[in-house]
Amino acid sequence: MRGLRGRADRVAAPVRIAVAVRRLHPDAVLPRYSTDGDAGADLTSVAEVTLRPGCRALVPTGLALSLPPGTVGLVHPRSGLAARHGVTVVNAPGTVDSGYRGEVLVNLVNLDPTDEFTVHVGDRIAQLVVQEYFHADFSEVDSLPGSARGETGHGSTGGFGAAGLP
Ligand SMILES: O=c1ccn([C@H]2C[C@H](O)[C@@H](COP(=O)(O)OP(=O)(O)OP(=O)(O)O)O2)c(=O)[nH]1
Repeated sequence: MRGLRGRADRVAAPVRIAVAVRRLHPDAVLPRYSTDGDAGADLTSVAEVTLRPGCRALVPTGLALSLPPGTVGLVHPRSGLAARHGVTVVNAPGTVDSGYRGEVLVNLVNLDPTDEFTVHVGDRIAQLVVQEYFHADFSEVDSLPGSARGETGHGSTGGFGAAGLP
């Protein structure tokens, strides 16, 4: 808990951490925050890829990273691409493990029902959010502590039809 309180103390500015980046392709662009307040650093394509409606592709960034132990890179969609073209990340958010040394790939899908979409070299296709994470020590128990929510979920607080759900 001490660590969590420490984080609350430093909300005014993001913590800066060094991340080594290897360029695997001459057109690769290092991840970049567009403005100071951005959580995600833009990831850029090194390939031209055309996505037909409903199709997906692993789009290369030409970059390999060494994220510090205890951190993870999460590959999030760009809202502009999603809103304007229906193009998003299939496995959002993609997980780039700190131990991963391969090329960061973005699994883009074109959800537009009619229009194809072409990614060009240098296009910003996704954003990488670097976060800390915990490792849980999972231990089996016979019963769990009580909570306000209990076992309810899947729309139990209302707002959507619950037909067919427990
Ligand atoms: O959007 C993504 C998601 C993952 N990766 C890379 C980094 C990550 O560390 C590795 C494995 O990802 P993940 O653990 O999600 O894949 P998996 O399907 O569980 O494969 P594995 O069995 O290799 O863990 O693939 C990417 O380049 N982009």
